[in-house]
Amino acid sequence: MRILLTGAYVYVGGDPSEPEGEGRGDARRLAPRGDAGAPAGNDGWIYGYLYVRDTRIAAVGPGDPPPELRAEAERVLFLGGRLVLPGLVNTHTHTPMSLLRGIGEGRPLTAWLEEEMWPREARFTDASVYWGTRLAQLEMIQSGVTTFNDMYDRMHLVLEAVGESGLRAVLGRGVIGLAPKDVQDAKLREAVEFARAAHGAYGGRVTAMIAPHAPYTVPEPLLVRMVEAAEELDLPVHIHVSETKEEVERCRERTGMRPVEYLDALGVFRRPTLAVHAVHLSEAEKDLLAARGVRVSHNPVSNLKLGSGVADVPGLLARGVIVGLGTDGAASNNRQDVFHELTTAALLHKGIRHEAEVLPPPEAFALATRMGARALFLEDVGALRPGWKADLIVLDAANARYVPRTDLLAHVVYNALPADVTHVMVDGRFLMEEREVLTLDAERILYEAEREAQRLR
Ligand SMILES: CSC[C@H]1O[C@@H](n2cnc3c(O)ncnc32)[C@H](O)[C@@H]1O
Ligand SMILES: [Zn+2]
Repeated sequence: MRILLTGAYVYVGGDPSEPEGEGRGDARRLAPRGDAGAPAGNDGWIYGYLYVRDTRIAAVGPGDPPPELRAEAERVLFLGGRLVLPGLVNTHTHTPMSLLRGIGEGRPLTAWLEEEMWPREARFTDASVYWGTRLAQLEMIQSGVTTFNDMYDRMHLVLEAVGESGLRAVLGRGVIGLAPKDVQDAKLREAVEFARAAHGAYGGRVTAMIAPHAPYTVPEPLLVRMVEAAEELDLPVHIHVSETKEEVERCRERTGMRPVEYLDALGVFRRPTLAVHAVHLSEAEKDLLAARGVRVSHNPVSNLKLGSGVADVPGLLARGVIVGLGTDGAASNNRQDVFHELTTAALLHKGIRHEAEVLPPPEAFALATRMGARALFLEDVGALRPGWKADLIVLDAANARYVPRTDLLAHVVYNALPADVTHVMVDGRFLMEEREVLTLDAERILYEAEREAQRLR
């Protein structure tokens, strides 16, 4: 499909930490200061058009589109001053857990997992995963997420739902190895078979990772075998690490090392790795993550809600670590809303550091978009650049929270709400238009998810 979006403020900034010419954004070239119709003080924005040919962005520019693009376009959408932004990237979640939203409130991680989540997840059926993942994917589309990274079991059902929703996804069969050897073997086999089936599915919209749950739930021999499997399949590893103080203490008692040191000693970081949480790190561990090129999913709301702590994101970024934003599952968040993570992260680190300059809007927004995509090892996703994947969202800024137009990106970072999102596009295809989700049956999902959640209670 050839779609021309016109009359919009288009954010062409990218990841300020990325080298020039990559995902950094070509705002300077497209919009020399004060030259492109965007209000003063709005670097990174142009007032103009964006043209999509098939699955990719073909052109972005200020002012009116060239007549040849108008002639070629099958659809022209005049956006009347709405904002066009790269779609948001959710770097870590467990989509089926949306059925457990509101369960186990007020418990810390270990009790929450062992007494609230795991006993209920043991009663999950195919129907639970089927409706739970659809509920989460619906919420993500409605809040402007275009890519998510999921770790769970029965992942073939999540993959099927991704086929239907049209979202971009990175998927891994989560493996908890606190089980007899034959069960561990079966889970490993399943993780490998799933990764083979999922990687590259739906025209490359899905990629796979190998996902051992955590250093404290996967015995050492199984963890080593999972890393070997990742090597054989040439896939990255996705693992929870150093979420709580208790996890660090137990790891030290068991292995003599802190979790990041332990994973490094096992050779996990020889594979490209996404470390989820990374809340309790020593300075040496932060250096180690940077040296090994390990990427981090920062999940501020889940970490706050479970009372786990706050990751030192500014410290990681200063070392050059690539960081994305994740919601974690809806039972610990309780939303699947990356705008909420973005606002929380942008405020939280200023408060923790007592420094107002920390995580300014361009950097914070990059965590939710381009840097998040890099955290998931996605190359041409997360910024609005010609030749890159056409994954974008449109925000209606005709409301009080965006006035006056002094600093549009600051308004997005601190003020945007899911309800502002009017359109969501992935791979050049609209998943939502004027807030109507086109790929999923929203009404049916709400009904069936409620029914399935009641059955589990
Ligand atoms: C089988 S993989 C999914 C597994 O992860 C559990 N989980 C959800 N949130 C967290 C978290 O914050 N830390 C550790 N584990 C988590 C979930 O309950 C599933 O069993
Ligand atoms: Zn998690």
